Order: sequence, then C-alpha cells, then structure tokens
Amino acid sequence: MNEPGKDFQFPQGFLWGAATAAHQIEGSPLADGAGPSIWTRFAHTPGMILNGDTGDVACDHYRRWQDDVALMRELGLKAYRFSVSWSRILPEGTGRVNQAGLDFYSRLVDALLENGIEPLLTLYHWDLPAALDDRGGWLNRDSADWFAEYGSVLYRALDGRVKKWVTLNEPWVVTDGGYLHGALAPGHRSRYEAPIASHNLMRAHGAAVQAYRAEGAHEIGLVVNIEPKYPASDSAADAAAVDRAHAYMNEQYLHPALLGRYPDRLREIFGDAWPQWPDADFDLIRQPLDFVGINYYTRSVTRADDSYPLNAGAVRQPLGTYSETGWEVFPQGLTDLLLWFKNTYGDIPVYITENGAAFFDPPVAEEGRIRDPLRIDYLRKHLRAIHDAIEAGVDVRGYMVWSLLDNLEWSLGYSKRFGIVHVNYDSQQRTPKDSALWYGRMIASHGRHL
Ligand SMILES: OC[C@@H]1[C@@H](O)[C@H](O)[C@@H](O)c2nc(CNc3ccccc3)cn21
Repeated sequence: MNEPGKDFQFPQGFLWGAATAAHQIEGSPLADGAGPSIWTRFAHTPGMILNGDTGDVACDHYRRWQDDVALMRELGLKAYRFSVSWSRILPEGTGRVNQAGLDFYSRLVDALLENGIEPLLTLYHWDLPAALDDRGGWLNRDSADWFAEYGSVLYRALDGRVKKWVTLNEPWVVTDGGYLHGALAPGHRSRYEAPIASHNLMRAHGAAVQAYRAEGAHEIGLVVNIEPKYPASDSAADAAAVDRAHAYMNEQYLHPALLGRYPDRLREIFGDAWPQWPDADFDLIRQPLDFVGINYYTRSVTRADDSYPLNAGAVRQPLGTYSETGWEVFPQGLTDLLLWFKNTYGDIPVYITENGAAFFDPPVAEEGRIRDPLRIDYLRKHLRAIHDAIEAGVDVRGYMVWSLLDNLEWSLGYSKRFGIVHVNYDSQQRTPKDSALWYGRMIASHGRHL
C-alpha cells in the first residue's frame, strides 16, 4: 500500500503524458476546407451547451499548436494523446480527402517527435462529420465502412510516425450521452436507437482494427471509460443494481471487444429494445488488440432505485470528497478496476488514457502561479493507486493526465477546468498550474518521489 516516503518504481518505459481531444481544444472547426461535425452543429443549436459556448475558438490550438508542443516539451511530457477531427480529413465523411487537414496533423506529429514526445492518436473522440449524421450516423450499419475508410487514410499518411493508435474514445459516453439521454451530440433520446448506435460503434472499431492490420505496422487499441460500482448496502436489490450498472457501463464494450459477446444483463436491461445481433458481427468486433486504454475518474456507490434508468442510482457519500463535476475522488477505485480488468480479460497491456479532475482553480497570482493543491493531491493518489495495481501484477504501461489544457467540457462549455495548464480564453495565454510543474518533476524522477 502507500507507505509514506515509499520509493515508487514504475516499470521501465512507462509512458508519462497528457491528453486532449480535437473539438475541445482546436477551434477553427471549418478552417482550410474542413467540414462541420455533429459538435459544430450541436454547439450552434440554442440551449445545447451551457452559456451558449461553442468550439469555434476553444484553445485556438489549430493555430497555436507549435507553442503548445513547446509547452509540452518544457513541462517534460514524454507522450501526448490527441484526437483527429474526422471532418478535417474527410469533409463529407467519406470520399474526398482534404489535404490541408492531413497536413495539420502531419505537422503536429512531426513537431511532437522532434521534441521527444510520443504521439498517441485517437481516431474518434465524438466529433462525427455532420454529413455522415445526415446519412444516419452511427445508426447506419455502413458506419463501420465509413470509419475503416477514414482510419485507412490516416494509417497511410501517419503510421510509422504514429505508433500507438486508438479507434474510439469511450463508446459508452457516445451512446449514453448522444443517443439515450441526449445530453451530447447528436442529442437523440431513444432506448431503441442507443443499442443500435452502440453496436455499430463497436462494429466500426473492429473494422478499423482490421484495416489497421492491413495497412499499419504498430499498435492499436480501444479506449473505454469504466467506473467501479460498489453496493450501497448488502441487500440483494442493491447487489442486482450493481450488476446492472456494471454490465451497462463496464462490460458493454469490453465484453464484445475482448470476448466476442455482450453481457447477458444487457438484454434484461433493454428488453424489447435489444436487437438480435448477427453472429458475424461479433467476429468483426472482436479483433486482437495491442492494448486497452482506460479512462478513470471516479467510482459509483450504487443502490436499487426505480427513479433512475436501469433501476440503479448513485449514492452521494457524506464523507466523500467531490470535484467540480460532482464526481467522488476515490483512488482505490482505480486499483480495484485494474484488478477486475486483469482478472476478467487477462494480461492485455493497459494505458490509463485519461485521469484527472476539475477543481475550482484560483486566478493567476501576481507571481504568475496558479495554486491547485487539490489537483496535485488527486493525481498523486491516483498514480499511487496505479502503482498498487502494477505491484499486484497488472500490466499498466502509461498514464495520460486529463487534460493538458483547460478546454471545452462538451455540454458544460468552459465552466469546468481539467487542465494542468490554465487557459485564459480571452487572451489565449497559457499558464502552467502548480500541478503541471509537479507533474513534470514527477516525470523527471520517473515517479520515484510520488
Ligand atoms: O469530463 C472530462 C473528460 C472529457 O473532457 C473527455 O473528453 C472525455 O473523454 C471524458 N470521459 C470522461 C469519463 N466519463 C464520463 C462520464 C459521464 C459523462 C461524460 C464522461 C471524462 N472525460
């Protein structure tokens, strides 16, 4: 466990980095021939995003990318996880390639490599081309072919310089937020559409991995958000609620990707809205992966409660510590879920591809400092939790803090700051927070003085 003053030894080659996503930081969504995405549309639909915020400017990274790479270098990052905007590459989603879009990411990758920073590229971080949404989007079974075509364009252009690829970021959030509850683009609310979109996302994942095996020569994986579920009591009803919530969030994507089948509970959960899937779909979805990315933020203490979907509701912990997004700070949950992952799916290499928290950060102090002790404490405790899992035999190969920069928090606009670097959205001034300086020192010591 975490004895004070313990000397932490992370594995040789452990990859220390930070993560972002295209729509959250780039701005300039329609520059240089890019097509609109569903998030460009969603943000310009009144009432969809807090305060009417949009990604039109964001962190202006599309224009400031060279300075941002220099900042990553100054902080001492060894890796950078970013996503590509599909509609910059294929403005209509398929067919015509926009060379200017490819050139942007090619230059970014070259700059990262020149600065000793390994790129981890996410193909899809929620920003589907609007032109494909007009053709049914993830509800259209052709989406698997669209996604494989998009991936192949990038594999041919960047593979070799990019050696770690991710197909999808968090299919659970895309489905739950974009098709069941409607809080995220494209804003659908249907228990019938959600399983279809979810299944096609996983078919698309499989098709993109298959295409990579034909075009690429390095590593590819899937990124999921998983959240350990703990029963609020020892009642049978709460245990059943935990099973439903666990199957719905944690097993719904890893089971088909790694085991070639869905958890049985999903048919119970969706009832008549759960289609009969063709067996061949699971041969497509289940492709050998080089790694799985896990995004961890919090846990959920769960009870049976029929006022919630799934008849499973989260119970706030009276003695818990919570971040600005209302997520409990619970590092032990990361150790627990890594052990669950290993015991359920075996020794597949794991990267923590997102971990972080939004706290209320004070304004930039006179001396230019931004004191964010809560974030330092959060990161330290979660890295120690990862170290515990590694000591217990889980093959964790790297850690990407969410996020490099304060950025557009989707429907919450710019109201939540996850960055280790503060962004003044008026001036676009970047100011490393104390957490960024701490993280850089931690990387330099390879975690020893965690
Ligand atoms: O919310 C923080 C980040 C977000 O900015 C990233 O784009 C996304 O990959 C991300 N995923 C989670 C994990 N969970 C989650 C749960 C419910 C709604 C949204 C995200 C947190 N985050």
